[in-house]
Amino acid sequence: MKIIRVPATSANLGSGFDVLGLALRSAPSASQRFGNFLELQIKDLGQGSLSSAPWNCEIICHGEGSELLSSLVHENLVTQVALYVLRCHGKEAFPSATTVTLITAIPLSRGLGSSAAAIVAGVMLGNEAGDLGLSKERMFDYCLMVERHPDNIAPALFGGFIGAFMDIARIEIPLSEVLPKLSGDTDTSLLPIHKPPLSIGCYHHYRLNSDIKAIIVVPTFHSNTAEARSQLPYSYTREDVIFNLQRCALLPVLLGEKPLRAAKISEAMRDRLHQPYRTNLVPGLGEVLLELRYDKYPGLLGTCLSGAGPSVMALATQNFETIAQAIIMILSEAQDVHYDWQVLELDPDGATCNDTNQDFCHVEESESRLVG
Ligand SMILES: Nc1ncnc2c1ncn2[C@@H]1O[C@H](COP(=O)(O)OP(=O)(O)O)[C@@H](O)[C@H]1O
Ligand SMILES: N[C@@H](CCOP(=O)(O)O)C(=O)O
Repeated sequence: MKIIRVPATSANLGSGFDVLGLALRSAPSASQRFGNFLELQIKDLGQGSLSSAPWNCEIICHGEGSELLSSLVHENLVTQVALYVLRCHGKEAFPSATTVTLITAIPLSRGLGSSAAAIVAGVMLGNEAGDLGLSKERMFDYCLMVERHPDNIAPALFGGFIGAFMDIARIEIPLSEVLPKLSGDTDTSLLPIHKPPLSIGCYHHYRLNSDIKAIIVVPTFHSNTAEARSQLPYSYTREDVIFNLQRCALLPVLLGEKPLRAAKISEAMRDRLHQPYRTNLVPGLGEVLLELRYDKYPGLLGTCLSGAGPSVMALATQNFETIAQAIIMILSEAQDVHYDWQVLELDPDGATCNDTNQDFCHVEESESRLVG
């Protein structure tokens, strides 16, 4: 059996809209209230008997929000992406009798990169199923053909604190052509295939001061990234663009310094390109950004929306519980829903794929491992 694991991510960090992202994992000894990685357990790649399942693959979904995910191979994002990768290599199906157990532990549609994790996992699954031997660099190209946000994809795949951009190759090819809508009996061999050009993405790992932890506050409600992007204007004033560029250029350097300069970091995380337009989707966000000031909370470096929201992230070096509770208090006053929080740290490894001799983890065991 093989196990693919992909971490949660938090994109943007305020001013780094569509550029910066962190891969996240549980901090030791921090209590775990929600999961922070996606796991695929893959059985019988090519060793099973002939399968009657469409594309030779069965998918079983478990974990938080799994009832929202399709168990049909041609509809589930992970297997759709894997099929895309296989088709790019002349293979129209999985090896016979492949079973994929998918454990979603990253809260869905909360700004923690669940879709990026699904895409990265799908590319790795295609790589394993087709025995393709793709490097992570090449997998990055495949991921970017499906997802236009390198700020989530790059940290999910490579781990760490990353800045990334992509060229326009993917943007010119609509997603509907990369991942065409399939039905159970579509003859995929008749469909066009858009293999990614080489090196369509570029990324850089920054150093993150190891004292920095991410406090993530997650509300119960969902916010779809596409909808959160539709709130954004098509054009911006020169002042607003300059405001973000200046801060985004310095933020990665400031976050790697020792000692950390909280005043500068908190200023460098300020944003005018996306957060102001998303406050209506996250009641209380505006107040959090104004009131959670580094000079009121020792250890606090800055606050921002995590990805497209609705989760909120604070970067801090101490006082995690106080800071989390202060954020929750403000958000709850604006909207009376439940908020979970936890302290995460940088995941340096990103996506991994390992062989294991163990048979399937029992899902209950696995889930309790994930959600604590
Ligand atoms: N493990 C998964 N398997 C299949 N699809 C997934 C998985 N995780 C996320 N997705 C897809 O991604 C969508 C959420 O993506 P999005 O709105 O971008 O939110 P997020 O901020 O969590 O990435 C889900 O509704 C689902 O369609
Ligand atoms: N830069 C993107 C990031 C979306 O992240 P997600 O985790 O919410 O999918 C954006 O801000 O739209």
